Amino acid sequence: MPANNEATGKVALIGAGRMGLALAAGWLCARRGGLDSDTLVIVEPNRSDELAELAGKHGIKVLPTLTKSAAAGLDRVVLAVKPQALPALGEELGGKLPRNALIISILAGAGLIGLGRLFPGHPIIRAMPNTPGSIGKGITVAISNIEADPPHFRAAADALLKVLGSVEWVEDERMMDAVTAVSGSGPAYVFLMCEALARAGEAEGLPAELAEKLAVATIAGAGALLEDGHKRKTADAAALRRAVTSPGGTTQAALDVMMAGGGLPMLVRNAVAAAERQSRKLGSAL
Ligand SMILES: NC(=O)C1=CN([C@@H]2O[C@H](COP(=O)(O)OP(=O)(O)OC[C@H]3O[C@@H](n4cnc5c(N)ncnc54)[C@H](OP(=O)(O)O)[C@@H]3O)[C@@H](O)[C@H]2O)C=CC1
Ligand SMILES: O=C(O)[C@@H]1CCC=N1
Repeated sequence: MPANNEATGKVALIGAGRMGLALAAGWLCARRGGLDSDTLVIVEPNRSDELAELAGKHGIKVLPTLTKSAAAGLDRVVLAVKPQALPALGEELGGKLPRNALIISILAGAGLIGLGRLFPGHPIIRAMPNTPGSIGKGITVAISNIEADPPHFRAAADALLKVLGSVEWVEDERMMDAVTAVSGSGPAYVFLMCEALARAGEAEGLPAELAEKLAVATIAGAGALLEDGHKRKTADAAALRRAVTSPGGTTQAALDVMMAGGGLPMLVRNAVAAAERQSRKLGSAL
């Protein structure tokens, strides 16, 4: 059964860029999301081709700004603009939203207190999804403010966020910057690894097309194996790494390079710390 049926009321998506579009596509999928032209309105000043196609296919209204009439009766409002656009958005939406509308923000850095200043008295959920959500393979971490403590608010947010994949709830907001650095930004680290692996294959004499095919298949296959081992509790990442690494073999030669002087683990540690700091910095500017 669709997770977002009519009983749960109207939803507005504010910002239909990369993440907003992924959410809207999930909600409009009859099997996964169950929203339709009566229950979803999209607010986005820039109509990309993808947005025009999605909205056209489902007859969804796309407005450049949220009008009072579109705001009336809204039950959930999902904010998916860049953090830098939030203050102006707060002014734009101020006073238009129904008093008890649930605000769900996916903005990096934007904390519950700052969001509460922009949307006083509203139940608010801060969530951090990631781009694999566009194919239902994402993970989202979420936390609610006191006003959104009653379980029906979490259930209403869950229904929207689950179209992207699994949802984890935390109680300590300080974790959200680390979550952003690990799983929010994390797909980019893996894609960089894929690019680097393909380029390295080329440098070793492989045709570009084959090198890319090998890198993509290796990362996708390793990811699937890792997920399977994790789900069945048969092998974790370290065990799977050891299974590839024959003593005195080729993998050991490569890993020795990757581990030298702190190596890749230290680089990843520093990179994640930088992302975590940047998330806090984005939040403190709001
Ligand atoms: N991309 C990712 O991997 C992830 C992103 N996030 C968070 O999601 C949010 C969106 O990111 P992303 O989708 O990548 O960004 P995008 O820039 O792709 O999308 C944001 C969209 O919002 C539009 N917009 C700006 N102001 C308004 C407004 N007042 N009303 C309606 N729409 C507006 C933008 O238009 P314009 O271009 O004209 O400004 C743009 O199309 C960010 O806050 C980010 O931190 C969270 C998890 C993962
Ligand atoms: O780079 C960013 O700021 C956003 C948040 C997490 C992923 N993309």
